[in-house]
Amino acid sequence: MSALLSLRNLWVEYGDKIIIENLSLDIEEGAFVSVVGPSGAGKSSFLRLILGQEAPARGEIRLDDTPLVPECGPDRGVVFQRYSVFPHLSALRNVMFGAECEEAPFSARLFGAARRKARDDAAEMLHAVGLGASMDSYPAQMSGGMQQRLAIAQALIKRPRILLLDEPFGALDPGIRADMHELITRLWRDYSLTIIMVTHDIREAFTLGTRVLALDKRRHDPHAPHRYGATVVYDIPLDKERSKVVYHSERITIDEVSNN
Ligand SMILES: Nc1ncnc2c1ncn2[C@@H]1O[C@H](COP(=O)(O)OP(=O)(O)OP(=O)(O)O)[C@@H](O)[C@H]1O
Repeated sequence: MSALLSLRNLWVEYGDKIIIENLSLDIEEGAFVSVVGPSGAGKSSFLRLILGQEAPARGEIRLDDTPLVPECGPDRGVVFQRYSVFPHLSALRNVMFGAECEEAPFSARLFGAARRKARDDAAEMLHAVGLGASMDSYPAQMSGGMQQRLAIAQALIKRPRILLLDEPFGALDPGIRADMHELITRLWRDYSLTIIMVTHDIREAFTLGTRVLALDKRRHDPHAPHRYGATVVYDIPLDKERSKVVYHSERITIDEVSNN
């Protein structure tokens, strides 16, 4: 069986800066892939490639064995660290907006049965992310965690198969993060998602993921920092034992885990 996503010999370059260099990997359907790496390694660029927001300078991405066109499609949803919700719309309207744009691209307004269906679907999704009691609230009336739940509902309403998360919980307090971890694990299972999540938190990477990818440069030129790009330096399949070691460690590095 071929992989859901297949990345072959990818290069990302901005002008004369090489950001990602010769990256190849396959991602199976249903995986929860955590992506870690130093700041500036190209983790967000990597997500933008899969989202279709950017085309690689060289190389190929295949989705279901078909070349990925460089444009965002309904099969891929994304949630960023900072809230991407519309401040002037209620929670319900924020989630309905996706369906309205898709079905009525010029007016973004639906009527009659189509509107009722969009409203019911949005309400169901808000319940699924724990915002059933806040459908009429506006983002300014919601906590950071609630706004991230709303952003997740907005992404999931289009029923993507792949959910891309760019440090989704990075701005949240630890207690709220734990709740969000539970939520995302549940949604991953309930909606049979494939998740690719960038995080700076190694513990989060290992406790949520079924696989951890570390992006970094293999070679450095001290006189020309962008001469070489990052690639996958570690690709660690996770089992419960490995995740437990990381969960119970005060401080741990990716080198220590991969040697474990
Ligand atoms: N559109 C762009 N034009 C030029 N350079 C860019 C562009 N987008 C990103 N870069 C550069 O590419 C490099 C990688 O950026 P990217 O945001 O992908 O890294 P990152 O690993 O996600 O970083 P962080 O962990 O700090 O968020 C950085 O040096 C950044 O300045």
